[in-house]
Amino acid sequence: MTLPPPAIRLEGVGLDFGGAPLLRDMDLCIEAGRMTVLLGASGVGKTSLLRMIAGLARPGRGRIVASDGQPLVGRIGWMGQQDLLLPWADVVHNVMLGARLRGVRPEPERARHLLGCVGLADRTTARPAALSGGQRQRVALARVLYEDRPVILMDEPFSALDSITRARMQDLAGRMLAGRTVVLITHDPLEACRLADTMLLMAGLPATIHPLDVPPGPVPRMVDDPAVLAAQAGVLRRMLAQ
Ligand SMILES: Nc1ncnc2c1ncn2[C@@H]1O[C@H](COP(=O)(O)OP(=O)(O)OP(=O)(O)O)[C@@H](O)[C@H]1O
Repeated sequence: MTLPPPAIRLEGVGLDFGGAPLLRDMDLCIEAGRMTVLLGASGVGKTSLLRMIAGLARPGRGRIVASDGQPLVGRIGWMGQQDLLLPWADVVHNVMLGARLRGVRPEPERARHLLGCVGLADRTTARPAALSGGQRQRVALARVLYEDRPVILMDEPFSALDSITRARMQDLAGRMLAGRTVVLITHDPLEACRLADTMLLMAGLPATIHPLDVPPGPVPRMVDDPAVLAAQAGVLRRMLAQ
């Protein structure tokens, strides 16, 4: 990373679909170098918000800017529910895909190092079809880390995984993404309470943002931490009350 991770400011952001406002006059500051977790009912607009931050969609009104005044373009990594690995490329070449697409010299040693960090040192020559869902998501995480972007946007990246693999991925992501500006969308209150420095609930139409209490302690928090479990129950209550 060349510049330190920026905060991201949404200023008066509005978005309409089919003539109805999904977001209206939304102001929000996403903290620099911290993990912000976004929760909310299906269809409230979480992915639309993330896509606008990523520059994949334009706000109908308002603007989204980095706190350092520099463009966000080229500083964002994306990780979604689908790993989008190329089936014909082996694991190490999937990790270096971005370099290949940009015409930049790939760095296989760095890719292998990152695969070691995510626990796949012995699978570098495997094809995606030979991997489990959890292993594939670890490759996707290594690919995001290879890109070394200061801002990482994650749209339900672990939701398709079984609960044990999901807990392991949360540990890994919490450790490996520390210090970056991360926005994570999840429907899982436990995941939110384990990973969030800041927790936000998106609700209503047009949607508004409500901060939620975060349990104490550094990320990733333990799955059986009583404060995490109590916060999880509180988050679920808030979501049920929406
Ligand atoms: N390109 C589009 N054109 C029209 N409507 C859209 C478009 N993208 C999203 N929508 C609508 O906007 C609303 C919010 O969608 P969005 O995917 O942002 O919600 P979400 O909170 O991420 O939902 P989920 O949790 O189910 O993924 C939905 O009603 C959806 O149908």
